[in-house]
Amino acid sequence: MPDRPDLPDRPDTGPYDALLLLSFGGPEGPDDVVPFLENVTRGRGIPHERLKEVGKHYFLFGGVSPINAQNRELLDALRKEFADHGVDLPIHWGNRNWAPYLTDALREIADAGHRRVLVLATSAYASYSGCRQYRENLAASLAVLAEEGRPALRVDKLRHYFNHPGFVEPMAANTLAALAALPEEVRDGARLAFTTHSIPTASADTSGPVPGHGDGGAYVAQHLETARLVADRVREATGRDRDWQLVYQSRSGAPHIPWLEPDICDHLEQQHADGAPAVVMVPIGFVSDHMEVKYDLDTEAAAKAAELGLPVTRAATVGADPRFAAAVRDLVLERAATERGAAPVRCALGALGPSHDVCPAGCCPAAVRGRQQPRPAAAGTD
Ligand SMILES: CC1=C(CCC(=O)O)c2cc3nc(cc4[nH]c(cc5[nH]c(cc1n2)c(C)c5CCC(=O)O)c(CCC(=O)O)c4C)C(CCC(=O)O)=C3C
Ligand SMILES: [Fe+2]
Repeated sequence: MPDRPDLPDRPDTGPYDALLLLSFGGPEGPDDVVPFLENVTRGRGIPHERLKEVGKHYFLFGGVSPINAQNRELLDALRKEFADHGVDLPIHWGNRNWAPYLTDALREIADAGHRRVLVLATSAYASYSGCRQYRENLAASLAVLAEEGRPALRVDKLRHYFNHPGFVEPMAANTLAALAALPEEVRDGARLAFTTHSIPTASADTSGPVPGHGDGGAYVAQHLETARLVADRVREATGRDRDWQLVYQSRSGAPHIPWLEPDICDHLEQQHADGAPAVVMVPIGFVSDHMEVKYDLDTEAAAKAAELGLPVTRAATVGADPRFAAAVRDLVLERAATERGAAPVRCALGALGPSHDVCPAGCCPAAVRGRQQPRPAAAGTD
């Protein structure tokens, strides 16, 4: 993230009195795996076979997902970044699917006397899973607190940061490092495969604000933008124009439902057949090197590449990179200033511009599941 000399030291974070890191959560031991998967898939119609298969991925790593440790590192980096710049805002942490749970985090926040909370979700893009589902989780947890008679919290969510320089620049640096890790003779011709979580095409098409709904929706448009921004930086740094493509991973759900394609493994086969000397996998869809990265890319896709004899490396995600921590500080101060009625600088690279602060009505709807009523969502217009 570029220096922001315009950001004051000891800055005003009002009206907010807490930041909440909101994430997915993951198992921390073998006994956690099945209950974790039950939490993730409750009411989502994922085939039993797929669940057994995904359970195996976790057991291959001792039943431990790296995601919670990575979020603890991110918390440390954020607290250091805030302390170094006089940002006096406590940071709490809660997850959708595993301890520490979101409801407990919100209880902690309320009991500490905080009332206005800003939320950082560990997803940089618009989608039901990465945005509205977290807003639904917030609404459900706030309802529990209200039932318990706790004072009301007001919750806002930080805007999508896929095109923030503090997300793009470390991703580009990590891509250059992954290129450098390839054997020298294949480096110059290596292609870039930007990867993200596949989602049903019906969810992608309706992702983002309603007027932007279209083929692939905001989900695909935002990922293409991040991919292009990273590819531009890699071209500038290496002086070589190389082929790149956005591809998908971690598909679940029933086979007859269309999900975003191509899958990374099919893409590697295609690249090999096409004569690509090497491929760098760049997981722009994720904020840390959690299980979807460690298994789906480093284990499954890496095995496919080995079978093909195709050299591959994988770029690290932003994780707890200080540039990403600085981006969060920037986004927090920006939003606080906006809420106070100021017009702060809103950092964004590329052509899409800074994303909306408040999700408009109809943004990233849940897939229609029978006659089910839409679930209440917090931190947005509906
Ligand atoms: C867009 C998106 C992100 C990125 C944005 C964000 O980060 O939020 C993401 C992240 C993650 N997904 C994760 C794990 C899982 N996702 C599943 C299932 C699903 N993901 C979906 C989408 C996404 N998922 C969807 C549409 C489903 C189908 C069921 C449903 O509609 O909900 C399942 C069920 C089994 C299966 O894989 O089929 C698991 C275990 C973990 C934790 C990894 C760890 O433990 O380290 C993380 C960070
Ligand atoms: Fe997922």
